Amino acid sequence: MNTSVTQEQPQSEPIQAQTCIIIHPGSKNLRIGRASDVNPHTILHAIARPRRPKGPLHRDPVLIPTVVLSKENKLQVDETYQSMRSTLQSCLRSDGTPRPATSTQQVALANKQCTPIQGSVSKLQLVRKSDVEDYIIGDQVLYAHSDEQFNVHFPFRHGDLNIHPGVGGSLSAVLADLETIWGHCITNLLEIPKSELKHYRAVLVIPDIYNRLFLKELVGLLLIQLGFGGCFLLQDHVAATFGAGLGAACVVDLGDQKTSVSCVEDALSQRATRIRLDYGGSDITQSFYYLLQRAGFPYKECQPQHPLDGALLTRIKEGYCHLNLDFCGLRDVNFVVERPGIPTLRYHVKIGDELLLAPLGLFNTEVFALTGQEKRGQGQVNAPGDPEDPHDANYLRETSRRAHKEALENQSTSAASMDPIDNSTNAGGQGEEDLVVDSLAADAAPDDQPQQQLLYSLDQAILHSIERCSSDEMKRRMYSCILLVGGGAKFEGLSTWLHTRLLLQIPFQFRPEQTEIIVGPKEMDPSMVAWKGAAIMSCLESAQELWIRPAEWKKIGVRILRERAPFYW
Ligand SMILES: Nc1ncnc2c1ncn2[C@@H]1O[C@H](COP(=O)(O)OP(=O)(O)OP(=O)(O)O)[C@@H](O)[C@H]1O
Repeated sequence: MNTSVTQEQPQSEPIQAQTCIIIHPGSKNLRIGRASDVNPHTILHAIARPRRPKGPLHRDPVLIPTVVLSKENKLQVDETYQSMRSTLQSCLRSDGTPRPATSTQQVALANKQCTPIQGSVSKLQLVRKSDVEDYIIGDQVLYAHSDEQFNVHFPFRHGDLNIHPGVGGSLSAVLADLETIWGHCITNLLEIPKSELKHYRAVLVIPDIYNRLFLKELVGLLLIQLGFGGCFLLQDHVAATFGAGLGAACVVDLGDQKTSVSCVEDALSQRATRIRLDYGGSDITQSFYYLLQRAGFPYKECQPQHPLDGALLTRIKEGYCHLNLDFCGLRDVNFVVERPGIPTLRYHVKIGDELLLAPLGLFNTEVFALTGQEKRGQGQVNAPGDPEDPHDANYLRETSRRAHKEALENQSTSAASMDPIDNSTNAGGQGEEDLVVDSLAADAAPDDQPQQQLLYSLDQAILHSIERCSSDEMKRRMYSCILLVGGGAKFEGLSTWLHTRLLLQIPFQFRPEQTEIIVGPKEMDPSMVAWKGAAIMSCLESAQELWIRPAEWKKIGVRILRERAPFYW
């Protein structure tokens, strides 16, 4: 490789936290700020663009939409909730006394007389097409007039780029949305003019399970389109261990639309242990609404597909749902329905075990059929080849297989010993991590196919992930330290519930002296841990060799990621 560019611009110059921007994009939220900031700005990661007259319409919903269930599937969901309710009936409180459960009928009866209290006329205003020049960004998107005036795009869905066949769903359109949203935040929230970005660097927090093609495009976006003077990519789970100050942990990220698990040690996410599941906080909100409807929810006009109602249900869930068996009986829940130009409506309702049953979906994933029956888990895929990066892992795998096969043929070895798993595990020049995933892929799917997996519950996903660690010692270490991050980790009582479930299932030989489940380390908001970790890492002396400069990117292209990426490219 030609290193002349690197010599022109030494990598070792000290990095200042004020000139380093950390970007953590999510399916619902974007977190962005200077590495020196205490907290990042968090905004709705969405953009609304005025729709062309008679042009195609596309509105990504705030909440993952529900689907129409067949009779049998609906019955299955209801039976699952019924059996969860019976389990709750036999649960004890932490002081050992029986926990009184509530029934749907009890809640319906308590809310029968509930009528909302009318307040003054709301001063909220919907944003109209005539108010907007180019676009609306962030939380304002909730107020984009719903009368088909805007197209609404969330550039990330289910934890990855939101590529779809509709308008604005091509890779280039999604990248253009990201450029607009991130550029807008940098100029308006961080108050850095675009022309100054060459003096700044960016760290992009990427999903633990990533698509290499997307990463390549994202680096181009940072260095060429946005014009940063340098950047590097960091996997969210690795960033989370930095944020929590842990050398090794099984990281569980509960986001809005995905839950991901992997085992991280010494800043490396073990590839074979990565699992991403197609459910998150948004599915819990929809399940919560389903349960509320069954229990005579008095706000009958609620439409979860409407952005303002979607946001309202999300707020109620965040404020009241829990996994704490000590909270029992009917609880008072207050909320205000506010729509522009009409009087506000204040509701005082009673809700019972629905508050607990909704997040319990994390342990009974059958109920998430409500938001789609196609949900699956996914492992790290073997990426398709890239003509700009000919000596990639596929090349190494193929050439080493061929070489190995030839060697075997020369030795007239029996054909039986040439099964793909053996070949891959003998391949020279490959990282150890890749070998593990190869043998897993050989079990599950041919190379280059997404590794589809079952839709594990949260505890199962953790057990499966840790079981894929390469040594018994590592399994023991992972069972001893589980780090919960992401907004969905904020349900009160989640760590205790998970702890109880896991203790029953950890294989005897790997049982550590203590299993610690960490949520919000050092009083940190769990949804900020990865962002903070990336901020810490960006200033470390050891991270200075990771920066990629625009000149290098232009000259060497994607191949530089093999050399610099802090993960196995
Ligand atoms: N106090 C709370 N209790 C329960 N859930 C909460 C709480 N606060 C936020 N959440 C949920 O966390 C989710 C958002 O988490 P986060 O910001 O980590 O997701 P994201 O990064 O945007 O999405 P993803 O990780 O799926 O790409 C939302 O579903 C939100 O309702």
